[in-house]
Amino acid sequence: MINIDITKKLKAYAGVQELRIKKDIAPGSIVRITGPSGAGKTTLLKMIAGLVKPDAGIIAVNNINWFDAEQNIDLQPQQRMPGFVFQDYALFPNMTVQQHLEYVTQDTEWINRLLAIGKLDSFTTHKPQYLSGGQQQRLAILRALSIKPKLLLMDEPFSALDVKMKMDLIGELRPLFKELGATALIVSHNPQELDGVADDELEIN
Ligand SMILES: Nc1ncnc2c1ncn2[C@@H]1O[C@H](COP(=O)(O)OP(=O)(O)OP(=O)(O)O)[C@@H](O)[C@H]1O
Repeated sequence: MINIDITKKLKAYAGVQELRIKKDIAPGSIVRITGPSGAGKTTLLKMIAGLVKPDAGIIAVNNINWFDAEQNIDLQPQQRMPGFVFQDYALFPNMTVQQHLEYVTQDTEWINRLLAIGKLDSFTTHKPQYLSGGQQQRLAILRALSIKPKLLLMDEPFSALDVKMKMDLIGELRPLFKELGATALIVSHNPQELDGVADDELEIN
């Protein structure tokens, strides 16, 4: 179970806006996070990952406090280790597809399986610069999965994919999440994108 009860003052266009989030998330669920641009969706994912600090409140994962303002607990990102798909991919310009995954895991069987799922098996020697936007995005997803995370934080992870590629990939990811016992929080701009896939919803206003 993931318990989130936090507040954070955001630097907003019209001054300061307060982001308040209170949500309990069941283990193994797929949660679609929606809300207008600038509402704080990315900031929420970063607060869960330990990359941005909330002003107040608690983030607990399986009864372990990852963040607790009152008790001054704030686990390092390396101690939390979620799989994170950044909105801008955050790939390494000098690493090939294969190296991106080998940097994280030595499990070649797992790497090969991921490459097949992301349809990148014929691009293993390519650096990001020589990949299409959709291929780069799929690499970002595969890299997040390479650590076999129990928690996946995905920021608009399908935005650069065509409809067929997106549907194929979602169809493959769903059973994979189950197999890993992973909980996935997925920010999505497209309201229909995860219909029939998401088990839960978090709307940020
Ligand atoms: N570390 C931070 N501290 C305070 N404010 C922040 C921080 N990071 C971002 N912000 C502000 O929070 C607001 C929300 O940003 P965020 O990227 O979380 O929105 P979003 O909902 O993901 O938007 P989009 O859908 O456009 O990607 C912005 O106004 C931004 O300037």
